Amino acid sequence: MTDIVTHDTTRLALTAAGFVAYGLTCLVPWLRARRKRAGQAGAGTEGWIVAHASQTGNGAELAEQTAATLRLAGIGVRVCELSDLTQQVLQGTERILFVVSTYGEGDAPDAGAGFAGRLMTRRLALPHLHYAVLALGDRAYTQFCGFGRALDAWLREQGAQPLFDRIEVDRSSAQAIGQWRQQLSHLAGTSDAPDWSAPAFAPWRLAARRQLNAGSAGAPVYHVELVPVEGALPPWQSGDLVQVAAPGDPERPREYSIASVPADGRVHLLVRLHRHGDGSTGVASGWLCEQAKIGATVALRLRQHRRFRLEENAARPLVLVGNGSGIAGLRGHLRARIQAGQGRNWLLFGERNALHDLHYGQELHAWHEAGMLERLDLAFSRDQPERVYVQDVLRRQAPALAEWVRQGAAIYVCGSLDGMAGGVDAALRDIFGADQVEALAAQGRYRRDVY
Ligand SMILES: Cc1cc2nc3c(=O)[nH]c(=O)nc-3n(C[C@H](O)[C@H](O)[C@H](O)COP(=O)(O)O)c2cc1C
Repeated sequence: MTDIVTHDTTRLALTAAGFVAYGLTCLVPWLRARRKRAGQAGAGTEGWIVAHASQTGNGAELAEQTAATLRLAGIGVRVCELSDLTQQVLQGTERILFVVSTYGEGDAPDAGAGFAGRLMTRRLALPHLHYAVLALGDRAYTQFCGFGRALDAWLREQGAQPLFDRIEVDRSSAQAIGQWRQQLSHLAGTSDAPDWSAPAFAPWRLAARRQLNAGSAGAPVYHVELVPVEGALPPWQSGDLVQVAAPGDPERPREYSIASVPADGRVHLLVRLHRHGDGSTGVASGWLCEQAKIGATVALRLRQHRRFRLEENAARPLVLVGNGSGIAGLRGHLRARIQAGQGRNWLLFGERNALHDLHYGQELHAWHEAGMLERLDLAFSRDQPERVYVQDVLRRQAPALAEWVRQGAAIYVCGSLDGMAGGVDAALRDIFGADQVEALAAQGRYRRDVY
């Protein structure tokens, strides 16, 4: 034992160096492990993500309210669109709450299509991920909450662990949303969740109504004007929607695109009268188009439709594509553009017959002649032996369209999902290639309000 007690300075130095080297050999892996642990903890304490995929904004609004509830409990939260989530984010985050709606036949809304195509077709290891799904849908569709269910199933297959069972919301059911809120409060350990109630319906007055397509082979289409019963006109932007609660079915409000801008002083809607097989009219459209008298009170509320607003596209050339009652949302944008003195607008519109179905035709032609609607291309499907649709015109105009897009144009599509929206999307993919179409969508330069 005494052997190591020495006064030989060289031996002492060597021994000390040995201890230091040994210490370092032990310390370095320990430091590395500590840094790694700290890194992992960092990913976890960075906070939660609330990811939404929403077409007309219900889901986006609920995602914001979800985040507000968590923040109130002191939890750091980031809100993003589902398609902004990458593999790295999924693998580096411990808690994600998904708020997703369903479109088409059980499909993802546009804001989730990228995620579905890019990630849900693959296998990823996500055992560290704890998640919950709020699925929005409508039981009237066969694939009720189809996309929310598919997302939940995929996450489970990747080993992710649900914080609680998926909650399915039928047509904005307050009960199901209440259940989600309760689960959040439980997770966040708070009982003072902020009020989630949507803005109340306000009384508006039916100020004017006229049929736009008298003599049409199709169902009657009405132009409807509304003003608030009391107070000033609330603000909105072109692209936004209204919800109308008809007296016959106040629990299931109907959504319509706003066809005017605040400078018009009124909310304009374009409503197609629905007729069922037995001859009866649709509850909401029958009431708005026929039963309600001029001066009647209409329960209405405005809804922001962020995905279809002009926003940063206000300065770009605009290609507007639509059919039928889809002209409503496009007219809102045209009125906003003309008010702003921006004339680089191209409208491609399709209906059945030129004689009866060019809604707002006089106005459109006047804008065209005044140079505020640079191009106006019309497709009347039944005016010639072969059927011609707006997507056919789009294909025929491919070189001009490519030039507009090269000049920075954004493309807005409004109207029916069946036939038109799919046909237009296929035409765009043929003209530009799928990658460019997806890039345009990712830049917010390809936006759709389709139903
Ligand atoms: C054209 C269209 C197709 C739809 N398809 C479905 C569907 O297949 N399954 C479903 O549950 N809901 C479907 N819905 C209902 C929406 O998911 C529901 O209205 C939801 O609340 C919309 O939320 P969002 O505003 O966040 O997109 C569809 C709605 C529209 C307009």
